[in-house]
Amino acid sequence: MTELTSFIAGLPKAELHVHHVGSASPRIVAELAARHEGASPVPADPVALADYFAFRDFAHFIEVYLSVVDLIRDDEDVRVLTFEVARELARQQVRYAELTITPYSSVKRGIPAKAFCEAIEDARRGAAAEFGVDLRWCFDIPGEAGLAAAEETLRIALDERPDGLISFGLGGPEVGVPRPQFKPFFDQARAAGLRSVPHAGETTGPQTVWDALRELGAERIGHGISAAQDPELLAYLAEHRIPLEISPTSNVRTRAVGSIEEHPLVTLVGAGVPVSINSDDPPMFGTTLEAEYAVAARLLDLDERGVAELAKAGVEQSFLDPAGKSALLAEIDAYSGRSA
Ligand SMILES: O=c1[nH]cnc2c1ncn2[C@@H]1O[C@H](CO)[C@@H](O)[C@H]1O
Repeated sequence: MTELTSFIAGLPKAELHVHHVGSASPRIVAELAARHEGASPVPADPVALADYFAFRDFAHFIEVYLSVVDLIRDDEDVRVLTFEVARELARQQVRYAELTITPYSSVKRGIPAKAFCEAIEDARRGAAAEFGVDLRWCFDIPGEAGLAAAEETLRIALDERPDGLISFGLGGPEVGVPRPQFKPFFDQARAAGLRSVPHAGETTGPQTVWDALRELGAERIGHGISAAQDPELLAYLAEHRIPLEISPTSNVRTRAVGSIEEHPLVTLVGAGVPVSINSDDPPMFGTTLEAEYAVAARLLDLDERGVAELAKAGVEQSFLDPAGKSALLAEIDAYSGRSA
């Protein structure tokens, strides 16, 4: 381990963009597969699983993602998955995480919404007590499932309203899934006090990011990397302080970006756009949050101080309450002061 990687490992962090099912480690995938009978294309063996997680393109990634979603059959699976994801976050010194959860996919597969929400809330309480990690939920619409999914996701969010729910999102493919059609659902979610955090500009151009801002009232953008192609958009994001949730390895693994060297992070930061560093679907992309910080440090040529600033930016851009933010920012300062 280099000095910087060990600094990153100990650094208290916030994680703002990480998907629930996409965080299932090989051990959890094997455990889920073993819990139920039935054929699944998802291999339980870690080496075969790594091969299974080699994606030809974004559409293939979504197909594989949904095959892992299929492994989650009942509320106990949801409880185990969520609690184990929290364990891994805590191991990486994540103190606060906004986990993107897709209740629609599980409800459609037969888990009642109420039982689903109780399971994630049980895990949230357990994770706080056992690991000291504070979890919040972003309920996202799986874009490929269209307006029916939007309606159902909104209904679950508003009817169940689990304590940890803070935001409303939109994931999945962007090609053929225009953002503006989801405006009425985001309007209602925002009117009910949920924050707006759609994915946009991951696999399509800057117009999708404009749509997310103008039509969906986006307060942060998932990925948003194609903003780098539009100077006017970069200026807008910088001026209005709209952060982008960046996950460099994800973008390479889904082939949204050709290589890490071609990742637009440097352009985005150079334009003054606020960014946070996140892991997205870490085991599927063969990464961790720590590894993403190391990649960002390399791309942006950061030292310990710069990495600590990046961690603080994540906290500031989060939807944590002011007291929680101050405490976590102070913890980062204390850590980086000690390590300097
Ligand atoms: O990087 C990503 N971009 C978009 N959606 C993603 C990503 N990672 C996981 N999902 C998930 O894909 C599912 C199907 O729409 C959703 O559950 C979404 O949360």
